[in-house]
Amino acid sequence: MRILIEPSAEQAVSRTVGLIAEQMHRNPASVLGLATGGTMEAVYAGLIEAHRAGGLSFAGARSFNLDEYVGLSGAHPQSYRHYMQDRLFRHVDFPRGATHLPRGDAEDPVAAAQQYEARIAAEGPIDLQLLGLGTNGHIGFNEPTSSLASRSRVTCLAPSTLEANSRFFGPGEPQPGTAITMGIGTILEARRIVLLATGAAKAEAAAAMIEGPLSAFCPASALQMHTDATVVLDEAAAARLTQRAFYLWVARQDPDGGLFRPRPHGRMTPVAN
Ligand SMILES: O=P(O)(O)OC[C@H]1O[C@](O)(CO)[C@@H](O)[C@@H]1O
Repeated sequence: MRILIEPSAEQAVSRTVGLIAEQMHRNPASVLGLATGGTMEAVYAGLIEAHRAGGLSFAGARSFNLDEYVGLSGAHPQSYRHYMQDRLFRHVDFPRGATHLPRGDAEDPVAAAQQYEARIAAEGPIDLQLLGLGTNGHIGFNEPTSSLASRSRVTCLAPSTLEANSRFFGPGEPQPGTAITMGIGTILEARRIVLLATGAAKAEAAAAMIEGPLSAFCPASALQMHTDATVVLDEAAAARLTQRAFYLWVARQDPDGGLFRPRPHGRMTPVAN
């Protein structure tokens, strides 16, 4: 796990945009795994800016989003399809039909989740999976106690997630309590993972993900098992890391490249892969 701590949220976002742009330059036919949520809005604004400046194209790319609310069609303003159209897809040049999200309005959501998993298996692997972090440690809508080997499926949202996301719904507007999400096992099959978390509200979850035990109580801790996972944090989100100074030192030695995995007692060992 490579830990990159940036001084501000803006710099953490820029670093994340840079990692995605670098992936697209390296492989213009990349399969991208995309995320939603408040944190990602600035990332997508950065990608749009880079696209408009002429340095970034998605014309050869495909994408799979992490999740979608059950019961919402893509036209619903709170659906993640609508979010993605609005914040990214309609501003850049993905080919028609190349962007995928689970079908939230499917008659049979269980079957829709299985079909989504099969489609990822057929068109994948995902080259770069972008992730946000829930305040309770969730990734996608894999809430605490999700199996670390889980596949795409229907899940129930945790009360803390419903509370955190209620800000996106108007007064009296019904908020779905279930979603289709890629599983943790599905996410771990991506070739490369980039997780972005900013702000003090994410500090506890970030520390549990990076330094805590591998545990279904913190779904993001599963990233400890991935051989190419980069975690980008701002100072506020990094505030609870006991080895914060050491991660900064390691990043200074190797600002662009190698993979390092935190070990107990503050040692870092290059990962051979
Ligand atoms: O960026 P936010 O809004 O804090 O959300 C963090 C995570 O929570 C979700 O919004 C789901 O609740 C994810 O889509 C996102 O990755």
